[in-house]
Amino acid sequence: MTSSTPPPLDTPLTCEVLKPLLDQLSDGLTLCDHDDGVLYANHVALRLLGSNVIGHRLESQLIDDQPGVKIAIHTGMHLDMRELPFGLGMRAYLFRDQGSRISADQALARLRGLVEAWPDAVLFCDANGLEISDANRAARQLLEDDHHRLTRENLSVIFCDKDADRLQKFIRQGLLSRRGAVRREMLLRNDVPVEATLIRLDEHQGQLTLMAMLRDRSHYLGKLRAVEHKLAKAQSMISRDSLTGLCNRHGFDKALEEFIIAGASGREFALMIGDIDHFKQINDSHGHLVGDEALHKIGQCIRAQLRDADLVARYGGEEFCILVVCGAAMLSEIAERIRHAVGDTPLALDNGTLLPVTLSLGACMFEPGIDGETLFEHADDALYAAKESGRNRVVMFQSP
Ligand SMILES: Nc1nc2c(ncn2[C@@H]2O[C@H](COP(=O)(O)OP(=O)(O)OP(=O)(O)O)[C@@H](O)[C@H]2O)c(=O)[nH]1
Repeated sequence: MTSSTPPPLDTPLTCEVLKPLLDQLSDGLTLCDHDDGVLYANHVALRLLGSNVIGHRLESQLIDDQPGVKIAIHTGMHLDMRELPFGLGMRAYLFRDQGSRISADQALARLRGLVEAWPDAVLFCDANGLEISDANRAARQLLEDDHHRLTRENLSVIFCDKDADRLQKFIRQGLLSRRGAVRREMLLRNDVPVEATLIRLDEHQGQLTLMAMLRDRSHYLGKLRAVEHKLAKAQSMISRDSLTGLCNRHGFDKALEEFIIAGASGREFALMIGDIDHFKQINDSHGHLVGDEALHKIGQCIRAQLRDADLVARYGGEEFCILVVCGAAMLSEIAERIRHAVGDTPLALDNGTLLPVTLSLGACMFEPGIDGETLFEHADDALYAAKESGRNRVVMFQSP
């Protein structure tokens, strides 16, 4: 390298051969004099360093960042800077934008690859006509689109149309939303439940795009249903008597509260308490297991005399509480039906024995204004009277 004045760059050689060549470079290149005054900068260098770099000393255009990396004062870009051997009494410097190591095309290709491989379904559509322009692999799988018919379909037809108003509202909100995404639980046309997210993408060349992301929720909902099922089972076990399969005392107390609320709104119902007569003798003569079997069979027999809306509970021991939806005129008839069903035919035990049993019942109509405890006391008083007056009978509570 010589310290003499470098040849001007507008000689025929540099104009006709060197400059066009240097302008083809994808990196920025500057040619400087021995004092690093910029004599020439190719197109890329002008973009990276700023258009007025020629005539200035390079060091006045750059500040140090890390070793080998400079920041261009005018453009703020972070640049890799390298000196090249050049000759002709000049110094050559190569600049490369740190942030643009991949081209826009490469970036787009990467983005497309990412969307295609994304585990959630992604669809793009034109925001005006809602025509789908692109759908990734997960979208084609989720919507069972083996023949690539999804593109050109309308976005709204991929959803189940049971609730068209809700769907239209959702899409409208997606189009209007300027602050990120709108999200709803939706059902697809093939009945797959999804969490749908709509994102309005910025206008590109005057065109507004709507992006829909669909996350399959069937797995999640399946698990949720299994948990709900287990919970319901556990709940029912809490309220059920294991010996008879009927409601237990806990279940009865809850049901009574509900009957009282319905009664206050005008629903007629009654409470009966049935108690097996001389049950102790059954246990004593046949054993506890036979006693258990008898309790189970009597419980089923009582249940069979009633409708679905009625409730039978084993309240404790050999005592059954029965909530019957009926008016006063029917109460006695229903109570007698139960008494006859239990007492008229001996119980056929599993060991072949025929076991005669009878049932005493006390019954009381619900009257608006009385609470569950009072209703229970009244029915219990009537039961006591049935036992006292000889058993195997029905006694109606009479208000004093
Ligand atoms: N096998 C069996 N017996 C039970 C169960 N719960 C309570 N008992 C029995 O039921 C009997 C109830 O006897 P008591 O209260 O004297 O009444 P009862 O013999 O039916 O006489 P009355 O009700 O006056 O007609 C007792 O012997 C209890 O042990 C049970 O789950 N299984």
